[in-house]
Amino acid sequence: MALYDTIFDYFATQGIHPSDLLPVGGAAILATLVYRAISRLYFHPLAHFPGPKLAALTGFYQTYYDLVKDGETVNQLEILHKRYGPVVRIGPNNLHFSDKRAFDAIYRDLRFPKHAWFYNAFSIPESSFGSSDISAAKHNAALVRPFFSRKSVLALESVIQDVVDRFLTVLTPSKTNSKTNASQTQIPFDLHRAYSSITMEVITTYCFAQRFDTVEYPNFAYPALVGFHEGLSTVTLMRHFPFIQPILFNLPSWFTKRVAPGPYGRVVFIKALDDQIKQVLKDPTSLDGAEHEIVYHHLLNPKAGPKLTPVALRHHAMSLVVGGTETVANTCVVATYNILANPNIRDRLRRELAEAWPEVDSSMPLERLEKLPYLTAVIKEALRLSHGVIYPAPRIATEATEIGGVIVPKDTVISMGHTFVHLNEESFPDPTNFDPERWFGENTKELENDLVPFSKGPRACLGINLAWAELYLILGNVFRKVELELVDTTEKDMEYRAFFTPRFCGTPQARALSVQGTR
Ligand code: HEM
Repeated sequence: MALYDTIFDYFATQGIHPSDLLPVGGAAILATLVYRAISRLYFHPLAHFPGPKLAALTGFYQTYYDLVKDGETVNQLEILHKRYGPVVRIGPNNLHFSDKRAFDAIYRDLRFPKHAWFYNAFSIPESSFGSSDISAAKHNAALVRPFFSRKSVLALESVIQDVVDRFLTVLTPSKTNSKTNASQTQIPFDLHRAYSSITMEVITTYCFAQRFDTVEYPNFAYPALVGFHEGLSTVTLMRHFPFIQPILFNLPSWFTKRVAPGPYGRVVFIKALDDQIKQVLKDPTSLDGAEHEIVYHHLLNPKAGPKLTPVALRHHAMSLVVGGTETVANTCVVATYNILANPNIRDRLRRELAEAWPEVDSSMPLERLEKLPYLTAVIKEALRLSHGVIYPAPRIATEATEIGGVIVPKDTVISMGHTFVHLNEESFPDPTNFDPERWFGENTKELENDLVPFSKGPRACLGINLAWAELYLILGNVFRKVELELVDTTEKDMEYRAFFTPRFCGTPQARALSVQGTR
């Protein structure tokens, strides 16, 4: 205040009113903008890279496609690569690549951290997913990795199978008692919601031994699930306008409850996770009574290093729920749509399952499902066409380096979306066609190298073993035991927008005509 008064007094003694300074201020701002524009266009280390001038001038180019065009970014990137070639400047300091060889160079390199600006919007910086700092990320990942090893997943296979069984029971008319259950009258249900209710319940029972009864929730619309799904676009908004983050997180819960039931459901869900965290911190021996090993056995293991704070534990918990729900569910939706839309694929899959699993009432272990070649090919194809994470995940080139045949200057933000690998015509002819046969050719090993839904390198998916197990158990059980048909669903509904994970443009729906072999 004192400084302001002094300046104000000085101008007053000179006979200058503050409003007289407005043109000068305006001119200074304009000059700065012009200077910045010229330097970005002509003198920036990326000035010689091709791309739209507007993208070179301002990050709002991406904001426009993310927000105003509602997740059209990846489609726009395709257009840009067709126009400008395999390396495009998509922001003042950002390069995007489309040559599949660039993917390994970007994501396998141990030197390149995640871009904090992008990942901070998820508000879980103390988890392995959210950490940008390389050594923090390494430490955080090491804490949870053993819990998602193949051995751990096999040890907890029954946890996944149990959720799948509960889902099948819900689809079985005679076995349900919920008033609003979709299957009682065989009315159509939302495939994405149904599958995400399974995948969320798998994560919460596997990681925390906590049941939220998402699969039993009417119409599979468990509020937190809806909240997380709606939250995908909020994350994008918070990324471009980070000042919104503290405002949204500090809204009183009565207000959220009233105006936004989805986000409120999320708040209630997080509170349940927090309560468990409080409990295990207050009394670590309570872990001894857990139904099975849970993630806090690993996170609170005294040998793992300094004790984690409640906030860090919450970030870990959230990252697992967020990382493991949409991704597996989307893959199941893509698989289900394409299997049902192609009777040849559906019949061949059902034949393979029936031959390997003649007694439908008996259980089928994961390790036997994994040996079924056609089911495996169907899952690979579904992973390829659901992409995992669809938004190009940005990394920072901390040193000048060669990528895709060009030298990328130090500190450039580099990325390459999975669609550019998965829809590459050289690897996958007729790339948008769902064709499990392509996984039986002689070049399968090469093709597997081009299947990158889990990304690659040091920041690749930590939940890959759990994800594969879920996909085998969910799709194996559903297509052995349930006769499904699509309802009012076309390819148009399966188009998607890029909100980190893909978000379908329509609402793919199905109806269960019959269910057998439920317990
Ligand atoms: C089909 C299923 C899945 C797909 C396609 C998938 C894909 C991915 C991808 C692409 C990344 C890297 C993201 C980035 O670079 O920003 C990732 C990271 C991660 N995923 Fe998954 N995911 C799947 C399932 C799961 C499951 C079930 C879990 C639960 C444990 C999980 C937990 C994580 C975690 C914790 C990370 C962060 C790894 C790190 O940076 O340290 N994911 N996932």
